[in-house]
Amino acid sequence: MDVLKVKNINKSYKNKKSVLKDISFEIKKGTCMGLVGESGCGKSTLSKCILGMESIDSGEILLLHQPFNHQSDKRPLRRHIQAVFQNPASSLNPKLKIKESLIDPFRQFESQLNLRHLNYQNQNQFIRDLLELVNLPTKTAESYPHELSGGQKQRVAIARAISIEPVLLVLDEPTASLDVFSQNMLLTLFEQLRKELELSYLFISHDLAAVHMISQQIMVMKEGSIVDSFDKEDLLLNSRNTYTKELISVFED
Ligand SMILES: Nc1ncnc2c1ncn2[C@@H]1O[C@H](COP(=O)(O)OP(=O)(O)OP(=O)(O)O)[C@@H](O)[C@H]1O
Repeated sequence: MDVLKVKNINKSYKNKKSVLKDISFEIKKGTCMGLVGESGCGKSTLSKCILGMESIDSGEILLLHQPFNHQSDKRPLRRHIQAVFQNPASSLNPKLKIKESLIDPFRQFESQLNLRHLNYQNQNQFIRDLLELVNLPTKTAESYPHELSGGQKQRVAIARAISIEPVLLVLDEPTASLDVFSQNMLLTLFEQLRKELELSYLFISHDLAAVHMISQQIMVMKEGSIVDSFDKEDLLLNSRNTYTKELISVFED
């Protein structure tokens, strides 16, 4: 079953040339779709359109087979799509303890939730379970964001995003601000959570190696167009687009 279907979308910003050009793809339940491309090619614009944060000029975005875009009423579907961005500090309120940030999405969507993997009995236990899922110690609950490292903050942001069991997580350069060691730990965590919670991801990065590590399918974007898309196993086939081959040569260096 596809959780997200993007059909022929186009987008331009005011007074600008086309930023997204006839983009189409699907993401199947429980899989990771990687999107790779150089800076400025339109990756973040695409993620914002999918999250309903930016309008599209034409085309269609379907989340769980229902229209989901800037103009549609997003409330009934909002809990099914969550995001983790590059800068974890921006998604955590500096004045709130981690436990308060963690429980916030659950409280917001409580009446619509029918959790299948997580189990809510009481707030303290729920927070402990979430922290354990992202491999953080229980005592993290009492900390403030400034007391945590970048990698720890990103784990909290991930715990927040998965706390309401969305079907799709948009991961927009989630490891870009971290050192290589923390990056690898997070990629492993994403892989583990995808399997445990049957999550689907759109994983956006300029780093082909990271995309290749956790994606089942990969799309390559250049100047607003998807120029290549393939199964992970087919990355090194000779039939790859010339631009993909250029990215691979950087990846192999
Ligand atoms: N709010 C905006 N208004 C006008 N132009 C924008 C806006 N946001 C992005 N752009 C332009 O759209 C193009 C695509 O930008 P976008 O941020 O989507 O690329 P990206 O691939 O995510 O880049 P990066 O990897 O550097 O984040 C760029 O030319 C950028 O200058």
